Amino acid sequence: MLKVEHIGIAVASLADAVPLYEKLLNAPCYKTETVESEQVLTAFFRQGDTKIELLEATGPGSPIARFLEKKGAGMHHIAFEVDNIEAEMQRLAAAGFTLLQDKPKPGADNKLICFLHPKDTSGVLVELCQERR
Ligand SMILES: CC[C@@H](C(=O)O)C(=O)SCCNC(=O)CCNC(=O)[C@H](O)C(C)(C)COP(=O)(O)OP(=O)(O)OC[C@H]1O[C@@H](n2cnc3c(N)ncnc32)[C@H](O)[C@@H]1OP(=O)(O)O
Ligand SMILES: [Co+2]
Repeated sequence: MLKVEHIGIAVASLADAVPLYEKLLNAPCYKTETVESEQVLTAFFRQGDTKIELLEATGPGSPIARFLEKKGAGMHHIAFEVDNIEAEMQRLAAAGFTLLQDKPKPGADNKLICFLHPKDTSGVLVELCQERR
């Protein structure tokens, strides 16, 4: 793992959360992007060497909609940048972690991503991400 690439935060409304985080961080949102496969609309902020990713659900089948229903708004996942996502997936599977995908899939901000089940990671949803080359 190279670094914490981003922290994902589930929000009910980006229209409310973006101005709030702009005020909190004293920095502008530099990008919004919809990721259809996850049914999410994201908004990104740079924070030093890492990023904050706000996530709003765009449909009832979104993992964010389910999370908001069960737990309410708040920290949703931590994403680690890796150099070789397939090698890291193999290493983690061999170490006994449950991968939520067989293959990396496209994420936001030009990344390939894969999630680990929170039951194996002390209740924290972990995302691996690698820059798409
Ligand atoms: C924008 C794209 C991308 C990026 O590029 O950065 C993203 O970040 S997308 C983010 C949204 N996508 C995902 O979260 C995909 C991965 N998540 C999943 O596959 C599912 O959400 C899940 C983690 C497998 C849970 O789904 P499911 O089993 O259907 O939901 P339950 O509500 O029944 O939860 C089971 C169990 O897991 C706990 N849980 C769920 N979400 C989280 C979470 N974010 N953090 C910690 N724990 C979580 C949930 O509380 C249940 O626990 P128990 O109640 O103890 O059984
Ligand atoms: Co993420």
